[in-house]
Amino acid sequence: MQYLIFFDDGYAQYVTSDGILLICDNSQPVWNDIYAESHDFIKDYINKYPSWPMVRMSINSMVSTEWNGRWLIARVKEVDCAMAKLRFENDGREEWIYRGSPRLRPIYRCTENKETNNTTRPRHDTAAYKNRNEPTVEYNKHHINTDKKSARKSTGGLNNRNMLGGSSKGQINMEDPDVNIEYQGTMEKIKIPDNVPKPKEYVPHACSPECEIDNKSSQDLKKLSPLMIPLFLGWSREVSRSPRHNIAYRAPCGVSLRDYDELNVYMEKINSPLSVDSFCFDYTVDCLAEFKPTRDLQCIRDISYGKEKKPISCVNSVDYDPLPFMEYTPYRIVGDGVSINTSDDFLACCDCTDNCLDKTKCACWKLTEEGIAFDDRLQDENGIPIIGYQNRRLKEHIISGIYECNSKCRCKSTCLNRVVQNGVSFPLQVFKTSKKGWGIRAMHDMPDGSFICIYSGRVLTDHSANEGGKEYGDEYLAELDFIEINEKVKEDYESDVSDIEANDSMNDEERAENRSQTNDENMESEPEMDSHAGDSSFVANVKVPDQTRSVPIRRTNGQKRNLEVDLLDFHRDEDSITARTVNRFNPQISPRKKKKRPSARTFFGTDESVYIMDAKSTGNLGRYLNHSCMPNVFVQNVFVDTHDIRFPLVAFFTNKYIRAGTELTWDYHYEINSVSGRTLYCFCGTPYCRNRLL
Ligand SMILES: C[S@@+](CC[C@H](N)C(=O)[O-])C[C@H]1O[C@@H](n2cnc3c(N)ncnc32)[C@H](O)[C@@H]1O
Repeated sequence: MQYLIFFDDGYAQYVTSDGILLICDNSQPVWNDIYAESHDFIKDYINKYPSWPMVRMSINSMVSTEWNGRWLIARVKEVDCAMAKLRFENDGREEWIYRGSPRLRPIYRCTENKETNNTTRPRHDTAAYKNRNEPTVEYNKHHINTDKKSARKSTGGLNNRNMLGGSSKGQINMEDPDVNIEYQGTMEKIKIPDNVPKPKEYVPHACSPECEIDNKSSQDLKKLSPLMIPLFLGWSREVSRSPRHNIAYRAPCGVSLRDYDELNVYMEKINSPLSVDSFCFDYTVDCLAEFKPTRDLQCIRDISYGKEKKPISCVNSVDYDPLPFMEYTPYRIVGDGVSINTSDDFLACCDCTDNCLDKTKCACWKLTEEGIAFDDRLQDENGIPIIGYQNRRLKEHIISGIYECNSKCRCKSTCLNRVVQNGVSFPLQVFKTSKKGWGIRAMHDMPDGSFICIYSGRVLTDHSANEGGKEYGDEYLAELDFIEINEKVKEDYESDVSDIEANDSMNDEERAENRSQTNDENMESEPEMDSHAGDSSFVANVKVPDQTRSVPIRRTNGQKRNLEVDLLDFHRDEDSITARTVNRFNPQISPRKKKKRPSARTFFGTDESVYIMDAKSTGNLGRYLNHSCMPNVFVQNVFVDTHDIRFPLVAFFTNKYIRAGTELTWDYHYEINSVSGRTLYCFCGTPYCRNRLL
């Protein structure tokens, strides 16, 4: 029972119905009644109502907010529906602000993007960059009811109670009959065959290649999860009885290995063909679990027909629709007008003989390390920088890309810096969902940081992708925007640093002067009082900074004066006070003068543009990964067969431990409103759903 009111002088506030008065008429258009400082915001807001984005905020999170023409860091103190109370870190000033105000940088960026983006397809961002600590922006879905076309499309979509997908809390109970049928199933335990020998009783010995036993052909292991393979080869995985549930592996020769370091040394000694990613020391991961869907109305054993190392099965538990045809390719295909040089001669390489265990000596690890100079997050819990894979798993997204060892390197196939090039290692399943088309799920438990697959298809030029997209649809297009994303990261890094430096370098006196200057500026720029602004009978109970500050106020006779007032008590003061400092919804930011650096793309030719991966008619399982606002998969650019920065492989990794049966989803990072006339609602069903994909 409260209304969100935008006041004509740049403030927003909730007001209950007894504070609302009907008016006879308003100016046409109504934004003509608004002070110039907020005119554009109100106009834009009304034109787009109710589809206006808001910043999702949680207490104590930080948001870059405009104040006096500069972006400053503010901390969220309180959130009240669409309003948030922010505290500016530089001077402690507090302000209630509308969460959709363009003075919040994430909203400002949406507006910026809208102006600069002229693509005709959704940006399916394969380098997946998000500014550090940047809060997310959400859209509301309510206008489905007001938009006839959308209402028809989405009537069933709003009831998404059971669609938990891959959210972290969304480890759904697959046996719950209330869960949508496509997610229902049982968890079975794979049995280790009786003929697999148990590890020997340990007797002291020097481990050597003799310690490895070979009792199975590789064919028998093909359908298994990599975590099952050692258990089928005479290893055992033991849980300690201590409350910490430590995991240790016992090798066939009886040696017990308690962590990855011990394991890596042992594998080198026995020259094992097994790689370290067949092992997992995380107690929560059940290496023998397998998901079985409750119902399969349609079933394919392997949609890759042997082209992947592991079978990619397909089931439809929802209806009898078959999987639409697509030519399966585990590799990228070079389209017309595109040339990728994959000759060895253009690859840097290493000469390691220790499986690239020592990262400081490996030339390929160093290539990865060179790129992370702009990424100060990448440290482990001991403050040691993370450089790419850790035991063949990836725990952090590396924006500047990963350079794997390649065909020219001296290291073996079990090297710790070879992951994506080994192909799919976990058996996965394509399955029909009720609201998102086909999706992918894990059939077995997958540890945090596991490689899933790449996004392969036909590499097209920007021009042919646009032409094809218009004709055949654009939902399987992905931009190879590694160059653009990295250049943006560097630019943002520099601008973030300069904001903070500008802030920090001001001393108290300068800050005070800055504040008083602002007040003077406000006075000078304050427009003449409109007749309605002089109505002394209405003084709003505005949530404003609870500090005593010097503000220019206006008296009914129209004279400007500077008075010390407690703004919280503002509405209780004498009748004569009728107006407050004019605030603004639109930020005062003058467009940043960007340092003009030529894009690396221009070095490849004058009409070079971003290349596109199109998985519409030719592709792999990567095309079935649906979007989620709370994804359990992230995308990583990886260089294997070429170091040409225009053509990274687009690889997917899990960002958490994934239980068998869970849908795998990534965040498409589409830009909402980037394609005019297209709205796509999101049915990821997670608690942090932004409601829209496009
Ligand atoms: C790359 S495809 C994903 C595979 C697709 N579901 C299929 O059946 O082939 C992207 C399309 O899937 C659908 N989709 C993916 N995630 C979705 C979500 N969270 N909500 C609604 N639709 C989604 C949308 O139609 C989108 O254009």
